[in-house]
Amino acid sequence: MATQPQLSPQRAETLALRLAEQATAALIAEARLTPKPGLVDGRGSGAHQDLNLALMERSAHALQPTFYALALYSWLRPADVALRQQVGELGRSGEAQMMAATQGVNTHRGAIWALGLLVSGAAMLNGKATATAVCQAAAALARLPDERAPRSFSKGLRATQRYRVPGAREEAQQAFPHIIQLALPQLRRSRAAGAAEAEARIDALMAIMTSLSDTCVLSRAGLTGLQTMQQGAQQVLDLGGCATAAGGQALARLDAAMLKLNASPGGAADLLAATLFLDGICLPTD
Ligand SMILES: CC(C)(COP(=O)(O)OP(=O)(O)OC[C@H]1O[C@@H](n2cnc3c(N)ncnc32)[C@H](O)[C@@H]1O)[C@@H](O)C(=O)NCCC(=O)NCCS
Ligand SMILES: Nc1ncnc2c1ncn2[C@@H]1O[C@H](COP(=O)(O)OP(=O)(O)OP(=O)(O)O)[C@@H](O)[C@H]1O
Repeated sequence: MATQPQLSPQRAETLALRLAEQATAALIAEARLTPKPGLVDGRGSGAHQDLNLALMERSAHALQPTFYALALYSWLRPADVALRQQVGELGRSGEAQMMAATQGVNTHRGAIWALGLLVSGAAMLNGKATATAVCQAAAALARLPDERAPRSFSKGLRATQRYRVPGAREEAQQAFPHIIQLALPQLRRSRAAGAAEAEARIDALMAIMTSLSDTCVLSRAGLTGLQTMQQGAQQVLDLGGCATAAGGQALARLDAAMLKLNASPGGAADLLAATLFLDGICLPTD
């Protein structure tokens, strides 16, 4: 009798393990990438009082079982309300594991949301898809209602209402435009122009920062903070990216300006981690 190796449970476990390892690796690569304006990096805590690199790395490792479970449950499943609810439960349990690992500090809430949905999207497509297809599968899930989600207050929600801008939910529901239209193309352009890998990744972060309405920045530094972030990041790219002398100087100015405003682009950092994840796992045809 003919066997179907592609549909075996073993294939699901192997895929889930790979996706979970890559998601955790992407979080660690994002955290270590240096220098990032306002964010935790290899130099220190940026604009944060309660975060540091060791804590970010501990949190990333604590999330690997959550990513594994998300991939396993989502394998070859269609985007429907049942899967949405299961993914929501797993995401919330991941948040609880993060909080336990960090003694109550929010290291990765936004990252669990973005990467969790993308891990699910990749598993729904059996791990063989383009970045655009994975983002669309993730978006189909993010658009579905999760009736079991608690209606709780959050800083992100308050910022989206006060400033009438899209936040983390909308970015996912719109199939991650900042990754597909800005970060991945910039990563590839900077690599092709001869930038070192770390420089190309910083340029990809800049590309996200030119346009994201990052609710972390809005909550801490209002519209002034957001404008400083967007214009400063655009300047780095206009000067040829951080690999050029002038681009590197603009990056240092942006870092100083963000620290002065106590602003940290945590949402942009989440989307950079998600970009690195997709860059590592997806078929390279878009
Ligand atoms: C959607 C989430 C992120 C809550 O978002 P909300 O805007 O209400 O609040 P909160 O301030 O707690 O977190 C927002 C975080 O998103 C990131 N972020 C900020 N702005 C943006 C943006 N424009 N785009 C993307 N991410 C952003 C930042 O890291 C920020 O800290 C999430 O915590 C959630 O509701 N999870 C529910 C569990 C679930 O369904 N999970 C499924 C996938 S695992
Ligand atoms: N390298 C990084 N440095 C800082 N934040 C990051 C980094 N990478 C991702 N983030 C994201 O930034 C968010 C943390 O932001 P923030 O500290 O503003 O949250 P908060 O605890 O809700 O607010 P606050 O610290 O203002 O009380 C996390 O959800 C995380 O996903």
